[in-house]
Amino acid sequence: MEFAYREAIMIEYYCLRCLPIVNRHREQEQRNAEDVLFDMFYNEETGLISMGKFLAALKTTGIRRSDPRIKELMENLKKVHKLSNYESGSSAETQNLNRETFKAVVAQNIVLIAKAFRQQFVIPDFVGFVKDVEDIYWKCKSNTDGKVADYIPQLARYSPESWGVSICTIDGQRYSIGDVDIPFTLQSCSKPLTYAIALEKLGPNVVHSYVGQEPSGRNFNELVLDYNNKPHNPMINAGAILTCSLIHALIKPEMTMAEKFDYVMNWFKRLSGGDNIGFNNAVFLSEREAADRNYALGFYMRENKCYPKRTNLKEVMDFYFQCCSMETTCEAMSVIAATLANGGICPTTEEKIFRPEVVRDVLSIMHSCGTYDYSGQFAFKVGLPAKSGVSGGMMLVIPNVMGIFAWSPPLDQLGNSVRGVQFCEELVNVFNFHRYDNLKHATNKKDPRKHRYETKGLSIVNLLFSAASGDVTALRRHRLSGMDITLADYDGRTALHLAASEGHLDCVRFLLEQCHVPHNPKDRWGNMPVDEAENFGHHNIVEYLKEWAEKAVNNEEVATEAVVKNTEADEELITQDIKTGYDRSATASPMPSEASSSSGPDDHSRPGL
Ligand SMILES: NC(=O)CC[C@H](N)C(=O)O
Repeated sequence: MEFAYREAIMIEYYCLRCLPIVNRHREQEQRNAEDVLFDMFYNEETGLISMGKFLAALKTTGIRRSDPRIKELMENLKKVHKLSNYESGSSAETQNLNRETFKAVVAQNIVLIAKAFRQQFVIPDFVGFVKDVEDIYWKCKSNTDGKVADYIPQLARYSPESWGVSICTIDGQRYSIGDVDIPFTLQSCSKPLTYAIALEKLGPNVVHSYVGQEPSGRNFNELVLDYNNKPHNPMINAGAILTCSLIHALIKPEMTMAEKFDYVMNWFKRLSGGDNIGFNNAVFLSEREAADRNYALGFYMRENKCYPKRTNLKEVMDFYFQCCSMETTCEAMSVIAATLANGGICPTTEEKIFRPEVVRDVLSIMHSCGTYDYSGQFAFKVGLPAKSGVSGGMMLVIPNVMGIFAWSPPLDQLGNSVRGVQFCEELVNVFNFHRYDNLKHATNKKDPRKHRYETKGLSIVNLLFSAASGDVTALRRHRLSGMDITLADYDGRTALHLAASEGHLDCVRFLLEQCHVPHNPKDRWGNMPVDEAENFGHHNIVEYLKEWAEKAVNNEEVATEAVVKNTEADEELITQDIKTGYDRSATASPMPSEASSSSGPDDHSRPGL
């Protein structure tokens, strides 16, 4: 009850405070987002915008020209280029456009583009983030440990030098470095995907009546079942063969083998946003030839009645080898990983592929069983769901943030890509991506994400609320948590303003004596705390503040006017308000002046109110 009341007051306080700002925003922003973008990039001399420059700036936010979400923009550019017979030398993507043409060209994709330039993606400073990733990439490249798998000749032929990393965030920001276009077979990285299909279609109860959820603590192809006579989990060979039998016998029993192959490949393609998923027939044939252990597992499970009725084991085994032999690239796999990071919705196509509950289950098993016998250590050191494969792939999912795929063929003793594991470990040393990194207090790691509910925004509301209601204990807590007590809201109102105007002498004293906040900040109307106390008739506070000011002058401690900090987080709340009841004109808040500015993660651009 108390909480609801307090929330209500906070909301009312904020709404009242924000209302004029929101209105002003709307009045001032009759110009739409397209105009603001044009103003950001156009050349004052020619009055034209260089599309080359514009697209380059868009790329710094992580949006590529090939992104399906800006397909219309790219097509419009081609149309305009064709129609206007542009001067030779300029291509569709480098032509210069006037304001009206530019607006027409970008209009269909303006929501995404505006989001990009307002730094509203999950990784706002994408340039800064990928710079660190690049450093980690080069560090891992020099690691020459490990041995390329050679149980079949097609894998043995891969170069130990190959090393690529691709990233796709849940907002579809893309980055790739190294050998990201060389095709390789999925191998065990197909296991979480077939498991997800089974979960999506059958639900966890059915699936887990056939396969467990425990790490086996044994080799990935160990001839062993759990105490229920089930394979331990879907990430090891026995469990994956069993998952294939579920798709085969329970989900699509009526399909021919060829149709089942197409069925699974189609899922993989959709997960990758329509990217190129191929099939390597030579690998498939070799896998089938060199599969004594896998056949042994298959028969052992049949002996133990692990499969659903009507299972054709020979077909199931072929189906399993086919799934392992699907061919892909780092690039495509990073989108698949991002789809898992995004609760089953592909970030580039925005197609819903799996239900969020399915993805949660898949990630849970990846977390505990995804890297063979290294799973326990990986969960400890990296603290993120991952899946490795014998071809050198390492799929890493940072839930609600991004998917990463690292590929390098040399494997360690346990069968994980040496560079892949190193990359994951280095990554969480730099960024606070480990599941149990504390996001609020751990300061030794970088946090590149934008948090949807920025704690800073809420804490200033809390801080001001505490001061206004005379809660010294709460103020003390804010101070203990390391918060900047001099923070001001959009109107330049500080905790001291509010404590003074509400007549809370104990708060005023605490703020000045313990927190050493400046005694004379001016709000946007030029009022200082002492003026507030005077206006509201709190004479004891007026007296105290005047004495303090005299002392301050005498001590020459505070000579200059305090600097009032308008927090960006404050503005962010306002921007969120504006965006409620979203429409084109409502999205039209101003853009940062520099699209490519690589500010820090907390340094969100100020809307130019
Ligand atoms: N570790 C793996 O990637 C295993 C896949 C491999 N094709 C096998 O079944 O043996």
